[in-house]
Amino acid sequence: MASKIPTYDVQAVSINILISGTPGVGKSTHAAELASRIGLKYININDTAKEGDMYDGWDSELESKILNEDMILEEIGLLIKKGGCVVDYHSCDLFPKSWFKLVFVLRTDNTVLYDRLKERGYNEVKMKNNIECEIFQELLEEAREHFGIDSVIELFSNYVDDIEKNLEIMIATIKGLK
Ligand SMILES: Nc1ncnc2c1ncn2[C@@H]1O[C@H](COP(=O)(O)OP(=O)(O)O)[C@@H](O)[C@H]1O
Repeated sequence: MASKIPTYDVQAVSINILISGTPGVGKSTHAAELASRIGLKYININDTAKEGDMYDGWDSELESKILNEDMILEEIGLLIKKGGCVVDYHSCDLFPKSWFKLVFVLRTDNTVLYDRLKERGYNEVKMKNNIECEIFQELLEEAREHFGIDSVIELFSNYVDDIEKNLEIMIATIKGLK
């Protein structure tokens, strides 16, 4: 059966796109699929850090490694210069403003997010911090402040059906910007 998924001229997407949002909202799910559908290079910052051991220490409260941001920026800077990247990271103000013309911030209702993070085995502190981050829409505000309100699009990622709808909006927006 022929695929219903539209294909696009992959050469044409030269801008870089950031997908941000609290851990668990669906950044990786959306970013990987977006990249494969329109031929973007998918860059997951946490994976990049892991592969290159780009850390500055250990946060014992959050039970997570602290990223060496300079190393990360140097590592992906060349790819960003070439264009056509979709970057997946929860925060955004470490990136130079000029890198991204378009930022999607995914949002998830607290109860749904709670279940997703619990399934990941997050400890109580990490859980509380992330749920509060989502309640106070900290990452949406950070993105709007850093990149400007016109560059930031908020999308909801609660249900499986949202993924397809969001991807359609993302692709239409990218095509509109080219
Ligand atoms: N819109 C959605 N509806 C249902 N489940 C989702 C949705 N988005 C993500 N998920 C699921 O939630 C979990 C976290 O998604 P993930 O993409 O890893 O989030 P993030 O990259 O933001 O941490 C995964 O198990 C994923 O399958």
